[in-house]
Amino acid sequence: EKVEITKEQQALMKIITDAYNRHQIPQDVAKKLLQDQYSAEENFLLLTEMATSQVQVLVEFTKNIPGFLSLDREDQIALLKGSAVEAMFLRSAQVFNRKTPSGHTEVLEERIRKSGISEEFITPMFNFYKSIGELHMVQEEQALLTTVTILTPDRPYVKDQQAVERLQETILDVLRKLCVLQHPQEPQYFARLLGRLTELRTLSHYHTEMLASWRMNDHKFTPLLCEIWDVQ
Ligand SMILES: CC(C)c1onc(-c2c(Cl)cccc2Cl)c1COc1ccc2cc(-c3cccc(C(=O)O)c3)sc2c1
Repeated sequence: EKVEITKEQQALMKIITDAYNRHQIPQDVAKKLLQDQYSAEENFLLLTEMATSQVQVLVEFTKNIPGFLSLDREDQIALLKGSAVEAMFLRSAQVFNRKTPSGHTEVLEERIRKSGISEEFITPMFNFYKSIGELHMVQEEQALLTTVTILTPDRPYVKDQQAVERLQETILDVLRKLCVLQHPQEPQYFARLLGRLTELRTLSHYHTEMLASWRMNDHKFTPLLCEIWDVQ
C-alpha cells in the first residue's frame, strides 16, 4: 500500500532533525583532534574532552525531543544515562563516515586506536563504524535513529516504561515510513537499521569493560562522564 508521512509526522521529523543538526560539538573543541601530539595519554585526554562535550550536546538535543520533558524527571535521567554511550557510538560513527575534508576521520581513528583500548574492543567498534557507513543514512534517519536509541523503554531504573514506549513507537513509525520512501529498492532497509541498535547494545557492554580497564590504569574522567557512566 502507498506509504505516506503525515503532516504532523513531517513536523515531528523536522523538529528532531533541526535539533540534531543544531546541537554539535563546538568546532574549536572538534579541531583539537587535529593537534599534533599522539601519545596514548594525549589521545585519551582528547577523547575524554570530546566525549564530555558530546554528552553536553546530547543533553541539549534530548530536550528537543517532543514529549521527553513531559516524562518523569528521574526517568529522563535514566534514559540519558542508559543511552549516552550508544548515542555517542552513533555520533562518532557519523563523524567517521562523513569523510569531511577537515580530516577528522583519520585523526579520530588514529587516536581511538592508540588510547589504551584493547584490540578485542577495537575490532567490533570499527566493524560497527563500517556497518553504519554502508547504510548511507540521510541526516533525518541519523537524527531519528539516535532519538529511537534515547527513547529505549527498558533501560535500567526507568519506572514508567509505557510512557517511553509510546514516544518511541511514534518515532519508529516515522522512521519506518522514511526508510521505505528513501530506500524503495531495499524493503528490508528499516530492519537493517534496527539491527544496528542490537549491535549498539553489545558495544555498550564492551564499553563498560573499556572503562574498567582504563580505570585500572588510573585514567581519570571528567565529573560529567563519571556521573553519566556511574564511575569513581
Ligand atoms: C572518555 C573517552 C576516552 C571515551 O570513552 N569511550 C569513548 C567512546 C569511543 Cl572511544 C567510541 C565510541 C563511543 C565512546 Cl563513548 C570515548 C570517546 O568518546 C567520544 C564520543 C563522541 C565523540 C564525538 C566526536 C567528534 C569528533 C569530531 C567532530 C564531531 C562533531 O560532532 O562534529 C564529533 S569524537 C568523540 C569521542
